[in-house]
Amino acid sequence: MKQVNFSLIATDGAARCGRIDTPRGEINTPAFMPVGTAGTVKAMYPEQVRETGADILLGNTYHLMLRPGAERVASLGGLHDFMDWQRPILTDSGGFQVMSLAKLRKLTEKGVTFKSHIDGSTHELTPERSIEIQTLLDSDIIMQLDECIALPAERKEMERAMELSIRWADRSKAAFNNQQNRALFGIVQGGDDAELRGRSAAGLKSIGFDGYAVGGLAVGEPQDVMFRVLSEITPELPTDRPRYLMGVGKPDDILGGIERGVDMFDCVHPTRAGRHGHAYTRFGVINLKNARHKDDHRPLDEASPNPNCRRWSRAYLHHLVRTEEILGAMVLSQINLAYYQELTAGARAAIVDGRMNDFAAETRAAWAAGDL
Ligand SMILES: CNc1nc2c(CCNC[C@]34C[C@H]5C[C@H](C[C@H](C5)C3)C4)c3nc(N)[nH]c(=O)c3cc2[nH]1
Repeated sequence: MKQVNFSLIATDGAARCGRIDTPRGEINTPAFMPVGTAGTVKAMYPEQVRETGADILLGNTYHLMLRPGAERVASLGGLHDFMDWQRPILTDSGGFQVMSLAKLRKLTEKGVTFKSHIDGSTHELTPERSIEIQTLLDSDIIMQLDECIALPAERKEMERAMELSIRWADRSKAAFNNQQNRALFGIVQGGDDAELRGRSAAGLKSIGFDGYAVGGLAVGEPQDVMFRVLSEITPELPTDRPRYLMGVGKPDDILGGIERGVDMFDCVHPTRAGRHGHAYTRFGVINLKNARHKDDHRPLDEASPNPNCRRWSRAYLHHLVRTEEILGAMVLSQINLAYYQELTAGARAAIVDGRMNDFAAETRAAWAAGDL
């Protein structure tokens, strides 16, 4: 009996509020999933990540398969015990990273071979091996191996990568072997072409997946192109399965994605921006590196539910950032992840109350008013 199940709780227009039940706990959607790059959410203890409100985080197949190796993580009890995060983990298939990080990569019908950017060793990633690695990591939600291309791209190239990804989806599903204790998601490709996207969604639906990711976006296209593709494709995805927009995004990308029927998001942005001195607040993003903060005794946001937004002056946060103190990365990572969780929690409540439009308008107005 499948132990990962999605329940749709409420809808408001195209926006949805739901819950994914898994053997390791529930995931309330819309959900933002913090990124645990190589078995750690940078600068955060796992319990701190949980305290921000995160129900699930991302592991990193590409890094872990190279170092310390999937078999070693498995022999150490799997990724949950390895990093002591006992709630759900989603892992990507590794292909996106191979195409962006690895050297001397060769893509064939079989899969992709590449040299490790760490020690130059040669590796092969196929749909079958990616399923095996994610299973060895004991991930709760795993992704098919796909080919994600950058935009803009020629239609022929988008079509080729989309069709390959469907064949790889089929092989991934077969290799998954109907495991009941984790979910397998397919990934819709097709670039910015509605017809290709439609064919990809149809192909994946006929294979049948526990969830459907929208890939091939946040790869250089303008936000309005991403939103158009989402508006076209989410209506073609099953309503009783989660939709996951991969690699997105900034708060206004996430709000727009929720309005267009997306349930799950992941992005390195909140933690990476935090390490670079950018703080996300209800009033938008504030660059604490800027010298204008050096005498500002005001807290970041005295009305924030997050104590870390009230505890220190902007002058102090500016000092931490300027001196590159480790505490700066810690505090701003926590502030940004907590803000992303406030945003998705607010959306969930608004959808249940049928006031998503008001919530979106109020949220955007506060960003625009930005008293930063
Ligand atoms: C940013 N834009 C964007 N991302 C994308 C990703 C990766 C999602 N994040 C997972 C990831 C990626 C890296 C960094 C962290 C940890 C780990 C390695 C897993 C998040 C994607 N992944 C796959 N399999 N397919 C895509 O089309 C795709 C498109 C994206 N567009």
